[in-house]
Amino acid sequence: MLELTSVQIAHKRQALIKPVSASVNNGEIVALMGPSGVGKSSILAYLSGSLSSGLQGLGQASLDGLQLMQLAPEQRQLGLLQQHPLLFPHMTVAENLMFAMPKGGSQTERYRQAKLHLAEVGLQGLEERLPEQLSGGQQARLALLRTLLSKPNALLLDEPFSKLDKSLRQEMRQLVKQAIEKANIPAILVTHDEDDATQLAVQIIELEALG
Ligand SMILES: Nc1ncnc2c1ncn2[C@@H]1O[C@H](COP(=O)(O)OP(=O)(O)OP(=O)(O)O)[C@@H](O)[C@H]1O
Repeated sequence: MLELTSVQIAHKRQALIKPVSASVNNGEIVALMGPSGVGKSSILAYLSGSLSSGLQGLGQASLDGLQLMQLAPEQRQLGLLQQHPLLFPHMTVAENLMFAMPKGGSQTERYRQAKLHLAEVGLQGLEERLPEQLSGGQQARLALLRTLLSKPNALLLDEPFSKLDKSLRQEMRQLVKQAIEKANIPAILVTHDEDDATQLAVQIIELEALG
């Protein structure tokens, strides 16, 4: 379970948004919505430890009982999925996946595993391509798979579908929802899209600016 307690984003010690509290159960998604610039992405950045240096995060967040803010960012085990898929451009599709897979086993066995995972999301046969040789939807599926293979304890989704066309968007929503249920981890989704929120989230939180 991921719990946020009175989380806020501040600039020069001045809080920018009303405090946000939420409990996100395993296998479920809570959506953060609100006007552009209110601080949605900054909340995810605070949770993952990558907040812009001019801003401060306030409040507590715990994941499975562990206080996130007491952990170094790399120890938080959070998976981040963004609008622009984070893939290594110089690595093939298979290499991108193998990089995220647990270490150990022979290279041949790891490659075989990577192929099986790719087939699970309909990317069979694309093992030797570079990310730039994939369509937007294929890149999105690869990025999701890569994030999940790193075995995160929670997922942070920052407008992950906004670059996709309508039918791909629908397909990715289903894939993400199923993946979160299967991995049984909590997820926070930042979106501008009402349909994303209503189709995926068990709760929608509207962020409100202060002042
Ligand atoms: N280094 C900084 N110093 C001061 N203010 C900043 C800094 N970085 C970001 N901000 C401000 O913090 C606010 C929150 O930005 P954030 O990207 O979290 O908003 P958002 O709700 O995700 O917006 P959008 O929906 O447009 O992506 C914005 O008003 C932005 O201008």
